Amino acid sequence: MTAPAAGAPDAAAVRSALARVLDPEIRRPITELDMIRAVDVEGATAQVDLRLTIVGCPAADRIERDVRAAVLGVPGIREIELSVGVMTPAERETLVRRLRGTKRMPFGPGTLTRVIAVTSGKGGVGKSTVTAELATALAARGLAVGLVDADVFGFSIPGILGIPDAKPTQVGDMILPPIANEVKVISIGMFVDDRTPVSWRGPLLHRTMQQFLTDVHFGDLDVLLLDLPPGTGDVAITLGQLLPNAEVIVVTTPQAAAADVAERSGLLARQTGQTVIGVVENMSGGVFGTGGGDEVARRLEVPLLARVPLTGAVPTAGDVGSPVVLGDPAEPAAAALLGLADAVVARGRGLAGRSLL
Ligand SMILES: Nc1ncnc2c1ncn2[C@@H]1O[C@H](COP(=O)(O)OP(=O)(O)OP(=O)(O)O)[C@@H](O)[C@H]1O
Repeated sequence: MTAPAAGAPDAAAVRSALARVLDPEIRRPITELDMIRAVDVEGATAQVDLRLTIVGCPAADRIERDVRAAVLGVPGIREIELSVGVMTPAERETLVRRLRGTKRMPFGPGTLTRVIAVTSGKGGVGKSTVTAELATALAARGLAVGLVDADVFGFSIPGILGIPDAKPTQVGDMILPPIANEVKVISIGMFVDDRTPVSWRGPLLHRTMQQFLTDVHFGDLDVLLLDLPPGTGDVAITLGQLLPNAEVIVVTTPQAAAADVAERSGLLARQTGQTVIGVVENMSGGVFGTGGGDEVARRLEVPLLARVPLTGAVPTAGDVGSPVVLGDPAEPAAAALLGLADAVVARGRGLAGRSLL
């Protein structure tokens, strides 16, 4: 390499431009991920040696494009010679170890992430919808949000968020969650073929949940939301054990019968040490009337956080994978769900300074 003339671009300038290119899945600068093996500058030409994490990396095109744009944006650089390779297994191993850190269970007691599990007494009350909408609304407020679809019997989250066919990228044994509306999402639905109903029993469910919470690389999150299966089954108990620090939101419909089973889900959460922070009455108004949410909130002695009306906008949004909270904020369900996000954020502020252990 020849010494650059005064004012001419050098490798350091190119590197600092590359430090602004993020890996779209890991969301960290590619320079930090050791994806840049070498940078050289000859006159107005930059030679960059890029190493992708895996062969057939789905984000390869985007990374390449971003690298080219960043390098050509350096004053004085007019050309880029980009060679693209793949990390060796040893390099990948080092990266995975570094990203993971030493923590085995990043979301257990002591975590700085707020963990919020959403539960319901029975299926079909709109729990997955409320969870996906809440995640999207919190991410839209600038929070780093992860969502674990733990509803093993009805994994509907990817569809509601518009990524029905997304698959996580695997780097070594680390799993990178797909991202929808700025929410990092992982679902059992992403690991089974042809959407066969999952009939796993306790131990396998326990291991799967543990793996979701440890092997999925969510990075630093402000909030991790969990969509639990309805009722008081194995997954709820497992997550109660793994995440006694979790806060819990109970979703119910306005009917009295739904209120009974919803209360039971809240009580189970409480038995495992989790904190029930409130109730959401969904599908409020219309044929169902109102009142179930107030009743559950009264029995659990927690606030009613939101009353989400029954509207056509919600199923339509779910079908096209575009949450209502990103549409017209005056639409009644959107307004209620945005209000729910506000209530959740406000409660978080109230917890500032609490002991995290
Ligand atoms: N507020 C609402 N107004 C109208 N339809 C709604 C509302 N909330 C949810 N729905 C619709 O109800 C159906 C069930 O919702 P969802 O899948 O979220 O329920 P769930 O409680 O998660 O069910 P399961 O636990 O069985 O997966 C969906 O078609 C959804 O679009």
